[in-house]
Amino acid sequence: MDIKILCFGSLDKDFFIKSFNEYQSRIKNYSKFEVIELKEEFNKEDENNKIINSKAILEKLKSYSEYEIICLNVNSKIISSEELANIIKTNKNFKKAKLLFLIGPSDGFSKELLEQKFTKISLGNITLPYQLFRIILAEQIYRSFKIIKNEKYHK
Ligand SMILES: C[S@@+](CC[C@H](N)C(=O)[O-])C[C@H]1O[C@@H](n2cnc3c(N)ncnc32)[C@H](O)[C@@H]1O
Repeated sequence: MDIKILCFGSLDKDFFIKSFNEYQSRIKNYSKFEVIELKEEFNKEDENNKIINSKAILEKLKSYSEYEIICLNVNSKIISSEELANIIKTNKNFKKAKLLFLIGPSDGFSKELLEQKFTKISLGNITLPYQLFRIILAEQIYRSFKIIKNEKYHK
């Protein structure tokens, strides 16, 4: 498989970097894995930020048209770890599968982006800061592979 995370900014704390690297190296036992970082634009108004940053996402996604896009959005359907594993497992060709997970900027996504035909999921009814969320998503992707392979890890 080929899994990418498209997100904003870079991890700037040593403990975030170490945690992410740990899950990244574990995921690489199961799949190609890459993080693509966009530069977040900040303006005065949240609504403008959503529009500008979401446009940057949509522009970037033009280079990844063969990927199934999974948009992580707090207010979308909350899914379990097993359901995430199922999304990964049933992704079109599985071994040749290409999946791109999208983490939004600080102000979230624009209406235009949320209207795209992406799979939209939430990992819970709490809003996590995007650096921390990147680590949690990586852990859940790793957990998904353990569930798919029926390997000991998840409880
Ligand atoms: C700081 S949050 C954005 C908060 C913004 N107010 C919103 O409502 O989307 C940054 C990004 O982290 C991701 N995120 C944070 N918590 C999440 C959760 N519980 N489920 C899914 N995605 C989450 C989303 O991709 C979100 O766009």
